[in-house]
Amino acid sequence: MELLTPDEMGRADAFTIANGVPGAVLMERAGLAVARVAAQASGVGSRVLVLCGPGNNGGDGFVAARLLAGTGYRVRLALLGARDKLRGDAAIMAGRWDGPVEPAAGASFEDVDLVVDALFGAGLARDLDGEARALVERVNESGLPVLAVDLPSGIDGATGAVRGAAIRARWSVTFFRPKPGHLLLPGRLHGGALTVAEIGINPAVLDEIKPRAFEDVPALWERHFPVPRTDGHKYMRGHLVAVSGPAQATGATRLTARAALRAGAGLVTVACPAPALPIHAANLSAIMVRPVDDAADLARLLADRRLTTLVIGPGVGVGQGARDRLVACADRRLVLDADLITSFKGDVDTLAGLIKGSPAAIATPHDGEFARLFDGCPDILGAPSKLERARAGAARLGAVIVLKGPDTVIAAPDGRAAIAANAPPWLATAGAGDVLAGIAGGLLAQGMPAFEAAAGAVWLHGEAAQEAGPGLVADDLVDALRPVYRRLFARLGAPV
Ligand SMILES: NC(=O)C1=CN([C@@H]2O[C@H](COP(=O)(O)OP(=O)(O)OC[C@H]3O[C@@H](n4cnc5c(N)ncnc54)[C@H](OP(=O)(O)O)[C@@H]3O)[C@@H](O)[C@H]2O)[C@@H](O)CC1
Ligand SMILES: [K+]
Repeated sequence: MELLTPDEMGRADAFTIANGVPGAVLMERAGLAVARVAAQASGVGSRVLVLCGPGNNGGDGFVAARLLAGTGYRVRLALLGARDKLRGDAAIMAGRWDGPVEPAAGASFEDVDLVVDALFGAGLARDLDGEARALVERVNESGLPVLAVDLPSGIDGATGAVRGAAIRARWSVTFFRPKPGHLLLPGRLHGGALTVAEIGINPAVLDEIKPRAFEDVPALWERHFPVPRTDGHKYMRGHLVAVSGPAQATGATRLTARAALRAGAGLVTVACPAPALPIHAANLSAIMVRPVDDAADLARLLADRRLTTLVIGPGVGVGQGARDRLVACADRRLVLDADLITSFKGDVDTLAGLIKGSPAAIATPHDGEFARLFDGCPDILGAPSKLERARAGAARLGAVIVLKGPDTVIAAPDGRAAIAANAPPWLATAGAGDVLAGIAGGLLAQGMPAFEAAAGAVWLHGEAAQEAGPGLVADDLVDALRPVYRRLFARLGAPV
């Protein structure tokens, strides 16, 4: 589940080579992995065009071409650049290829069943232009199925960005560990189905590299996941308060509160202005309701220290009222969302100062809220990727940031980060964010550390959306958590 940037992957290769595995051996295994996926994609006898670039990505292509040709595929190979400019392992592999080498520039796509894209991988150093870009565009226009070696050529492995132009692949094979660019958009959309192949890199290298980015999967946070105990009771699982907006804006808070309870919080209270109380009361049963008209009321409610966790933001309204309410609850475990984030537009340092005493704080902005919060911080908004933006934002805020979207990034102030890739497109629906804030709050209330709670909540949210399926509305997510929990608890060895 670790993700390695291309630089880190280069260190992994170098470490393995220094420990006695020749680079050419790694390249043979990489080419073999590519040939295997090509064979699954296209039957024996089909016509394969392998496009090789000027570096080691091209070297992998030479290997795959040789192995496919040797097992009954009709292979043509086209090279971008001059054969006598190939160096190192790539030159060795070109020497082992005894078929013809066509110039890639004019290569014909007629009578081709599968294209293997071995043009550029980890060594992509700048935007594609000229001949390389024209070739990539021709491949995409051909509509042929493409298998990308390591990364779709033109995708930046560290950021997922398109550098000038990028191959649209149906399959990708990468080596040892995925790269951030396989999960971040638009890279993920260019990569198709991803295979991660073992090529003999020694996993001990991870102790040297100490990767700081991960895919958001249960292995990342399950050690901290709060599984209910047979001898436990609700008071051991935390009491969460969802802070509600006025009578005309109560739905968001109910979604949050229900999600928090479903996620396992022991008790949930909705704190709302008095006129909103009958509306909440008429629509809630297991969730308590308390009148809280202003920040002073909230402070009085929170005199009870058993109220450990607050979710504040959904429906709460933008402005001083929201800011004052935060002051009243800033020493608790916190999920900050929506209007609360917008209430600190361009004022992140004030927010950071307020929540400094919180034992665990998570902010869950979407891109627009993130841009408002960090308005005036060009170093953060201009960071080279969504991963780096979230990391820089978390460091500045001193809290975990969940930067939402189809490739949600969860980042901690200490630099750890996770990227989620399990959200289906139908999760982008009104109220889904309120549910996410509630799940995160429910996990925080049960004592989960902030980074793990945030990553767990994002994963559960995506799984629940898959469980509910197309046509999902936010209310469905809360119910869909049940089968997701059943599967997760079974995996964790808990009674189900
Ligand atoms: N290391 C190992 O042992 C193993 C590595 N493996 C494989 O190696 C791949 C990494 O190989 P790599 O480092 O040689 O980089 P690669 O992606 O081939 O590109 C570099 C070449 O492209 C050129 N170039 C760059 N940008 C360009 C642009 N915009 N437009 C035009 N040209 C551009 C660049 O030229 P230059 O910048 O020097 O002018 C250079 O010639 C990795 O993805 C994996 O597939 C596996 O076999 C496992 C073992
Ligand atoms: K490639």
